[in-house]
Amino acid sequence: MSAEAPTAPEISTTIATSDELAAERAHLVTSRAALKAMRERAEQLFSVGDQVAGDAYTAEQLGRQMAQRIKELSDDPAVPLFFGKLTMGAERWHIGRRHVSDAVGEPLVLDWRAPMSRRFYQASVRDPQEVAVRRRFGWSPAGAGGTTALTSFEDEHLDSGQELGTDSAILTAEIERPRVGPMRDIVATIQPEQDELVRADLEDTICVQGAPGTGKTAVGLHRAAYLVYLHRERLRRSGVMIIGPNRAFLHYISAVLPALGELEVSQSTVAELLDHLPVRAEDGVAAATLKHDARMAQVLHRALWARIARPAGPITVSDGSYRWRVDEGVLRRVVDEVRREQPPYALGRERVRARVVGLLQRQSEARRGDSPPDSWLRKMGKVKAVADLLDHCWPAVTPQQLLADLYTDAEALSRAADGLLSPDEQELLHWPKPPRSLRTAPWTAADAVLADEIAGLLDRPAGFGHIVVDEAQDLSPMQARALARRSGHGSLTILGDLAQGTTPWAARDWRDMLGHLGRPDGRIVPLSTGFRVPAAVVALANRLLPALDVAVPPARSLRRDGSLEVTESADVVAAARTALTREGSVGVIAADAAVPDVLDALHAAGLEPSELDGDGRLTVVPATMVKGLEYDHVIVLEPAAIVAAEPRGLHRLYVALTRAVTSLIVLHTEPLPEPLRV
Ligand SMILES: Nc1ncnc2c1ncn2[C@@H]1O[C@H](COP(=O)(O)OP(=O)(O)OP(=O)(O)O)[C@@H](O)[C@H]1O
Repeated sequence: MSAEAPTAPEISTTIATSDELAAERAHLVTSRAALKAMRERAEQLFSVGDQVAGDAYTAEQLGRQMAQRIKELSDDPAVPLFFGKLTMGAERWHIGRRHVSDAVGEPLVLDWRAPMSRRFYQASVRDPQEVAVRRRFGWSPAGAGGTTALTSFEDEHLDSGQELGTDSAILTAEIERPRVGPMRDIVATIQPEQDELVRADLEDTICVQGAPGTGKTAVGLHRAAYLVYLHRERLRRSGVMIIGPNRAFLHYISAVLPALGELEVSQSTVAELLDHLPVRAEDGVAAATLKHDARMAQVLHRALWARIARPAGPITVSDGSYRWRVDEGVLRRVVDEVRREQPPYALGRERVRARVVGLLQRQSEARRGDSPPDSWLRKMGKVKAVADLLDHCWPAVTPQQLLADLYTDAEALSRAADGLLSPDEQELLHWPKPPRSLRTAPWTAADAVLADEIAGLLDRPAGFGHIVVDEAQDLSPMQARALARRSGHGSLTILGDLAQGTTPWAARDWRDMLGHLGRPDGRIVPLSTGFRVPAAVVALANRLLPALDVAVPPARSLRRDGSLEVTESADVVAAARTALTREGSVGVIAADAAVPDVLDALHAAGLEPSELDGDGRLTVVPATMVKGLEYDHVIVLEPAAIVAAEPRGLHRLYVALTRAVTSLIVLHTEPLPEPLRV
């Protein structure tokens, strides 16, 4: 974190005396030396470990863990080693991003996730938790050499009734600092309501509803880091997954967890996770909406289980000079029994095979008087009579095959969809002509979600210990089910804002979404303090809320400093040029179709705009890609065009208007959308 030297807050705080500041700097020097020593010890162990590890696997595991440990112990001079301090009676605890201890194991810096550190975030005058003084440190922004210096501190004497809360100058400086580059961690200034969520138990599924900029993404990422710290071994095995809306967003947040020392958390979009087929076509809105509807889960379940048929006759199997026979009635009982057990479909097929082989085995044992070897059992499982039986009564099927059959065979679809989908809806699913091959079929993105549902009926997918889902309001019921399947016995952190839902299937109610995510009792928690969007800009965006048809609590912005300008002009070049004279990043948000022209105009003016994912100061962002991102200065072009571009265009505009950290300029030549007119 870098923060400017704090200005004096209204509530009196201890003025940093030069002696005290010198003592804190000395502690920093000691801590840095101790961290270096820890790293050297780890490196030494690493080289010794090379020689003592037993087998190759253990050596590799050990090597990986040690290399990871050394990385965790690296000291980035651009990142403050500690940001806070607690005085509790005679004890002093510095709080930082990682644990540092001296040669005899005495802690010099506590990891922000350690139980003791919780008091740094939670102690208050009303509930001081034995904390007499909470100190926050101010650091200079990392300069040219990438080094940050300890410049100041700010104390709250909780023991004499002083509490700054969100009036902390250091918090204010952190919130107001210019944003360039990827998202940064907020460990130094996590607020009590956020901390409650970050430290929720691993077993807890929580769903955070928060207006734009209330720190949902930040909370989700810090919760992941917290859980990995507390349950390292367990979560290393099962894994933690962060799901975001698109690659640009994942790129934007990608630096946060590594900065917190966590390198092993995976990130993915839903589409990347459900990569079952080559997407070659696009559905119309009606077909896509239908495919994302929860009813499809029932249709697919029926279609799959309708493949199971009753055995139509006995089987006989030649085995050397013997012939074994299993009657039709017995076979029927086997199939019925397995069916009643409701295993995953593919497992059911293997169960039927194993039971039929078991019946053959019993006959062989009765005749031969001893148990056949395993190789005999394997052979019997594959003999033609058994294979034919399985292919008839429990046929193997792939997700693609089942879907293609439903899309081409109107009768099969009508049986599976009976009472669930209307004839018109069934027609929406129908392929007019059968594809030449499954590989070249006109698969759509929604088909990948359906294929995943089928894959989940065939076999249980491997799950994660914890999943963080950002922008969850945009998930369809079918996508939510895909995540539910992958969270197995684990838990979820669900982050979103119903007002920012832009997909045709966007959630209108969190309880419904929790149901689809398999956690109907998950805790729904609001976050209401906005850290990004200046109050004047929030006020403008809030005018859209009544038209968005969702019940969400309004946000309270912490930022009084920003500016808002609504101008009748199309001169994006002039607006961008002015914005670039100020400090921080500039984002130009336009309807997707207008982006090429905007880029051309800015290029022609020599302003060197970058497209999304670029690292320049000026970025042109299509409106459909801006979710979750933020820029110091935002220029929103032609709101009416953004609204007109899609059915939930007003929601999209709400997202676009809430990306600004410092200033928002709205440029328009067409009339503004009705709710924005004065
Ligand atoms: N406690 C905090 N201290 C300092 N900055 C914070 C704090 N909480 C959030 N922020 C900052 O506020 C900005 C918005 O946070 P974040 O992106 O997590 O919000 P969000 O609720 O996910 O927003 P959106 O709904 O628009 O995606 C970020 O720059 C983040 O670093």
